Amino acid sequence: MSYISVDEARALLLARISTALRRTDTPLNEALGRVLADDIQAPSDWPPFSRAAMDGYAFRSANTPGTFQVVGTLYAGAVWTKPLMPGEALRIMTGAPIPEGADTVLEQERVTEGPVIAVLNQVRPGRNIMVRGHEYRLGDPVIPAGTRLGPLDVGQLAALGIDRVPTVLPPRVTVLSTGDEVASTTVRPLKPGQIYDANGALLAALYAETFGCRVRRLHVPDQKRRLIAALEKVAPASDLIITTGGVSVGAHDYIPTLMEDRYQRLFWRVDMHPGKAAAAALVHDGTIWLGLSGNPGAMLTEWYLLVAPITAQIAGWSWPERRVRGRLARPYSKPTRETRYLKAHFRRDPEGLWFDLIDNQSSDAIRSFRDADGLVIVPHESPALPAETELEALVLPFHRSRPSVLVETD
Ligand SMILES: Nc1nc2c(c(=O)[nH]1)N[C@H]1C(S)=C(S)[C@@H](COP(=O)(O)OP(=O)(O)OC[C@H]3O[C@@H](n4cnc5c(N)ncnc54)[C@H](O)[C@@H]3O)O[C@H]1N2
Ligand code: MOO
Repeated sequence: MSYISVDEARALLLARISTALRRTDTPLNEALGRVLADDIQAPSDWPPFSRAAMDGYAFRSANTPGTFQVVGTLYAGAVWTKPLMPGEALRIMTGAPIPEGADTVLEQERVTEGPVIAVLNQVRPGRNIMVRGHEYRLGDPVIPAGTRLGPLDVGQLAALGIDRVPTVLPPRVTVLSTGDEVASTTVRPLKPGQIYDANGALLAALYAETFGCRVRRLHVPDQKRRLIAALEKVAPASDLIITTGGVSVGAHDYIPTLMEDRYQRLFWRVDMHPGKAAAAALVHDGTIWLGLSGNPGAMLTEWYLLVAPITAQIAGWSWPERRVRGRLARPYSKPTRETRYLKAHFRRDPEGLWFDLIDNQSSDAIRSFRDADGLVIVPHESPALPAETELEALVLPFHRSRPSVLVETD
């Protein structure tokens, strides 16, 4: 049985993705989680005018100490049009523009209020003034292209009055959960032999969390003609079609041959365990079809190693794969044919980073992934490994399931 490496499989997929990003113009209130398609520059100075940082009195610092005639009151949102003369002060509220002729603001707590105020000490220029352009000058870079917009970016853009942003169209992903035994979580009770569709929900959640997009989900029974019909229906509106199940060598596992006979198969079988049955093909004019394993643990490994990086490329960013080196805390007794990706806790002590392998590595388990910090990589053709063997591991992003809030149980 021949395998291609994970790197080769990725390269075959990446080569099929157009580097020309599909761009769109997105209203700011829908931009959270989108990837910026162009650099954003400040369209004006920010703040756009120098303004009072405190409620108090604006005047000329050169005339301090001294007394000032209060000539009026300026609220935020209004403008004082006459220049202030020496010896004049303006009562000013936080956020109101500094009038011409004033260069400082003294908090109201520091003077006795009245028609004339006495300022007893020297006041430095610029006190309590938020100067025009202190954060951005017109044309300054604000957010670079390729940034996935977070809440602070959205707030920043709003501050600058940017109401629409150029973004990359999110990937259009369709998930087809295949298998006669696979049932929707609404089915109750399950018939003997049935199993709930974990993969569809898992993939939908991974896409929502990672790429901020909704996937389309369908269930397809183990009938070739039903799968073909589903593929051809969804392909025109999909960048990626992900099927789960049916990629192994069972009597119903017709996906690899269907990929070869009817579509342009890119690969079948990758040097990774779990997940070695992964397959990929092109459907019609360029939709990529990824055939992932039915076992959720294998499917997740394939998603992290192959699918997430290529989805990121479609979405306009590069997948941040983090690797660390550490040592096995205990021996690993299985000789390895394909490269293994073993779920592990990471633990640091004064001697360095240790990998504690999780006992249950079964490829149908989601729980072991939920407990893991990362995947320890055992290279192919490795013999049994003694404790303290140094290995590399992939750090799993974002999802280790641990309580993050205290829940009262009594
Ligand atoms: N003779 C051989 N048998 C198998 C081999 C092999 O090399 N020779 N490979 C094994 C490996 S490794 C895996 S992994 C599986 C891959 O099987 P498929 O990808 O073809 O998937 P299925 O057979 O359809 O399902 C496997 C397993 O997963 C359950 N499943 C399917 N879909 C879902 C879903 N949406 N949610 C939850 N669970 C699902 C399904 O009921 C099966 O139990 O093949 C081995 N066999
Ligand atoms: O695809 Mo299977 O999970 O390699 O174990």
